[in-house]
Amino acid sequence: MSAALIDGKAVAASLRERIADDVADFAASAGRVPGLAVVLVGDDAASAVYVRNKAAACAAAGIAGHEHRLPADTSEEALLAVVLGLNADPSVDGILVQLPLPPQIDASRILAAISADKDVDGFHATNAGRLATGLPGFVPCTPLGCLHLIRSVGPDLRGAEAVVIGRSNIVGKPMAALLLGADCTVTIAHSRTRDLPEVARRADILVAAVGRPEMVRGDWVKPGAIVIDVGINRIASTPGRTKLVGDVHFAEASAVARAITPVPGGVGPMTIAMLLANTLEAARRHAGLA
Ligand SMILES: Nc1nc(=O)c2c([nH]1)NC[C@@H]1CN(c3ccc(C(=O)N[C@@H](CCC(=O)O)C(=O)O)cc3)C=[N+]21
Ligand SMILES: [Mg+2]
Repeated sequence: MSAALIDGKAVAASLRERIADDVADFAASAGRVPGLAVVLVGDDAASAVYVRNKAAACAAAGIAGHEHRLPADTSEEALLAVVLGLNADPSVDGILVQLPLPPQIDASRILAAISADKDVDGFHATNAGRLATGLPGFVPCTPLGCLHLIRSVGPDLRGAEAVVIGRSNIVGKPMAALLLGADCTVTIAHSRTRDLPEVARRADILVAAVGRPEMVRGDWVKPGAIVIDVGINRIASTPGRTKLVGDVHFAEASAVARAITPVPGGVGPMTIAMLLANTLEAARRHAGLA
């Protein structure tokens, strides 16, 4: 391996310490702590783990976590009522409705109902539009965390060739908008892109967010590139066991790249750190301290 390891866990830990300090300063000025409501519908095991991690991270940062667990058969109207209640609750600065939602619920209707000024996930169309047009708003946590990691190894992004593989509203599109905002030349590639390896090989900064285990091979990576792996795929390893791998074939890519994020310990911990940062920012705005 020749690439430097981008230690997302360590970067996230130091960010979280700074956020905890800033939360304490906020509480001293505002006379209250920031509040984050996390809504989980159903009992998907992986979602339950993320929600627990978010609750622990809030507690460590001094943010009040309000957890709402609803049964898997919750109706869209009932979930909507919960969201509207949180919109109206002044102790709640940020609202996160854990995705995916069960099939009887139209996720886009729920996301549209979250007050844009409490949308710390940055999934509301108003915040997506603000990001697309360069206005201040909430930026989705995963791409925001990726940008931090990229800047930690390559602070000057002007004119760099960036290729984002994946076009989701949650990662690919906002990631491209952030890189464009940093003056990169940005390509969004996806499952219909012709000759994906060739396109990927152009990248000085390669972000993989497709959800396909180890799809990006070593010969897709330009020598010296920065590689950011957003994928979190649980695959079978030795009989009866599973392991987490990214969307990048780590062993191959790390022989070619200049710097690369691991899975786990790369982008995932940054997502949670950015959620705390967005929640603090929401609280500052609500308190008139932004
Ligand atoms: N409304 C909403 N907002 C989200 O931000 C959201 C969501 N729904 N649904 C699910 C995905 C997934 N997600 C992760 C957050 C942290 C890790 C994380 O910390 N991962 C660790 C550990 C992974 C593990 O051990 O399972 C790591 O990569 O090192 C992973 C995944 C947030 N999501
Ligand atoms: Mg201080």
